[in-house]
Amino acid sequence: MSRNILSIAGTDPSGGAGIQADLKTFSALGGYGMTVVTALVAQTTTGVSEVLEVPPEFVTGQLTTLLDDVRVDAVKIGMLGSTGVVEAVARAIDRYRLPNVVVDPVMVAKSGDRLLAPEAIEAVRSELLPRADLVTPNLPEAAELLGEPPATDLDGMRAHADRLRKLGARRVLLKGGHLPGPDSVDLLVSDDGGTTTFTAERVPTENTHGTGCTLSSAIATLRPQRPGWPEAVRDAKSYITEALRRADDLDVGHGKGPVHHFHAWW
Ligand SMILES: Nc1ncnc2c1ncn2[C@@H]1O[C@H](COP(=O)(O)OP(=O)(O)OP(=O)(O)O)[C@@H](O)[C@H]1O
Ligand SMILES: Cc1ncc(COP(=O)(O)O)c(N)n1
Repeated sequence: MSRNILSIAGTDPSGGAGIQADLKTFSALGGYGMTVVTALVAQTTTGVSEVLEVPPEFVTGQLTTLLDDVRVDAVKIGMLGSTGVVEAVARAIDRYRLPNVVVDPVMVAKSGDRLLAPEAIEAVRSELLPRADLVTPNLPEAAELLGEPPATDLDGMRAHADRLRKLGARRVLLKGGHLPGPDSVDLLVSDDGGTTTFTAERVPTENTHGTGCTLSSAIATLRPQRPGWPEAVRDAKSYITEALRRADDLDVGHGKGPVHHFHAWW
């Protein structure tokens, strides 16, 4: 049986992040990919120049049109942009009882440009986290959601992940890509409070555009194909690490380029 995976996110014309990265990841890992667009973003490897938000009513229109027809096996939620869109997505999760909801709480692009209005952080905290089967913040995003300074080591990451679970997220994968060191370590706190770390050697590349989008999409795609969340995270981590290792094979733009989503194919 095919697995239908839905991305609810913004766009990236350069193809390395957002909806485009999500579709590539779904496809590379054996999912049938579908999309609901929340924002049109004029961006490339060097940064964001303009954002055109999709009105919340039209996000709802896309969701109901799709979900009245198609069974969804997992959902990846990325850039939402505004409070209204966060609320529209939360309503759809409830109405359609969407399974395997992975929330990547995208706030700021690697280039430093904001992708979520500051006043929408409260809606992500109160409307989205309690509906997430897994939330995948990086260190600054976890800090924003908690109103605390970013974690600086593994103990701090564990404390932040625990607190995010207390805000209602069923599971938390706190990504350590922003910490220095020879390894890039992510920490999963499961629904029973147990923790697992996932460690990969840090890849010496500048081409890291869309790593967060790719990891969360890989987890969503693999979850229905694996016995549990830790197995899905483990294999998604291997996928993003190999995509980073092969990123320099691509030749896309003048800034932080994309990772190689199809490293297993070409
Ligand atoms: N240079 C690297 N080498 C190996 N793994 C990395 C590297 N950079 C990031 N990762 C891994 O990539 C995944 C995404 O982590 P990161 O912390 O970069 O997320 P992010 O900041 O949300 O990404 P994005 O900037 O796309 O939003 C994590 O599994 C992280 O450990
Ligand atoms: C539409 C969209 N969603 C998410 C990101 C974050 O990815 P990155 O921080 O790697 O640029 C992005 N740049 N664009």
